[in-house]
Amino acid sequence: MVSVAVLGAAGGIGQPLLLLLKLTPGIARLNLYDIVNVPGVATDIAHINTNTKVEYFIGQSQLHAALQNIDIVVISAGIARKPGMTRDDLFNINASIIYELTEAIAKSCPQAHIAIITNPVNSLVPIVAQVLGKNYNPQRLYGVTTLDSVRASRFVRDIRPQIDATELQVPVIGGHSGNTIVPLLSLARPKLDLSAKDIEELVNRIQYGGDEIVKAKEGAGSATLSMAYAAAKFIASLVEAFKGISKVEYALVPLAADPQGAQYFRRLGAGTLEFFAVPIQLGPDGIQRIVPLEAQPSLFELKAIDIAARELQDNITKGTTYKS
Ligand SMILES: NC(=O)C1=CN([C@@H]2O[C@H](COP(=O)(O)OP(=O)(O)OC[C@H]3O[C@@H](n4cnc5c(N)ncnc54)[C@H](O)[C@@H]3O)[C@@H](O)[C@H]2O)C=CC1
Ligand SMILES: O=C([O-])CC(=O)C(=O)O
Repeated sequence: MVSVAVLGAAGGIGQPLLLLLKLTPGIARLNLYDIVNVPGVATDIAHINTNTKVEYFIGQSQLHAALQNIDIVVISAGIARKPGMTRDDLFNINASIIYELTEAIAKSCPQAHIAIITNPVNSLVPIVAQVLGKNYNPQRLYGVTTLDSVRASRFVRDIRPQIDATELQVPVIGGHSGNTIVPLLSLARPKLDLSAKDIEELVNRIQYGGDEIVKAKEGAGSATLSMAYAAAKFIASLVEAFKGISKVEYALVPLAADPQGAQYFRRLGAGTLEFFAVPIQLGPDGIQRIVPLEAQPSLFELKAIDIAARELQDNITKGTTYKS
């Protein structure tokens, strides 16, 4: 049975994510950590009659206690976008939060799997890798990009209502912001029959799906419910993988997790990047394998990968050169 800590538990993502994790089989313990409001959220969630034990921890003085004997740490702590902001505009505040939380993880549960939801994911995952130092295990670090493929399959259904959105798999690689998000519609399964115009419009909508929500929420934040769904899906796969039921998910991961598997994506356009969103086969120890694509992407997609890689390099450098 698995123990999960959610840092940022009382937030817009934290709350619905906890609801879904409380319903996820295989999670024995949920530790909720935040700097505000967490007692109420925890007490509420704890009344749901599944067997998962819920405990809360509030404020920095309880952070180490929150991380004791934890297998998976999910981080959604930090600020969210308002209209007119890019994810990169969140960097200064969120980088310092992630830095501090990772220092605590390195001391209290250095072997834990770490899933980063907080934006900008492209820059914060590299910060976590740096701060972990000698405890860094590239097979156990994930930037959560699941929402991009969740959106991709739903947006396809918006223009092809005969397709079952829950069955459609669209690979999305690269990173998690604007141009760095590279949906590979040509490799969707089942296969799609889309015009060049459909593809261009869908790719743009997937790349800027986050902005659609930020705009609609008019200053009250960004994706929370769809994000909670996406993160719960990713964590459920990880929990299954711990039991030996191998799962493939997409995440922004250190390519060092599987240097051999990474070669395929380096040739495809990731070049010398240290982090890239790729399909990962999850196993009991985390990333077992970086899985090559089923076929060569289209020319349009290969160009998008090149554009993504350039922008991603800047985002990664911003993270690796960050000092708190
Ligand atoms: N990876 C992805 O696909 C997505 C990422 N996000 C990102 O997730 C993050 C969280 O979003 P929301 O939950 O909507 O924000 P929110 O503002 O509703 O919640 C954030 C929570 O973090 C807590 N917090 C702040 N500083 C903390 C600290 N030092 N330690 C512990 N907790 C702390 C706050 O008290 C708050 O409860 C944002 O950075 C957002 O951009 C949002 C949607 C999708
Ligand atoms: O757009 C945002 O700021 C939140 C996010 O990452 C997303 O919804 O994909």
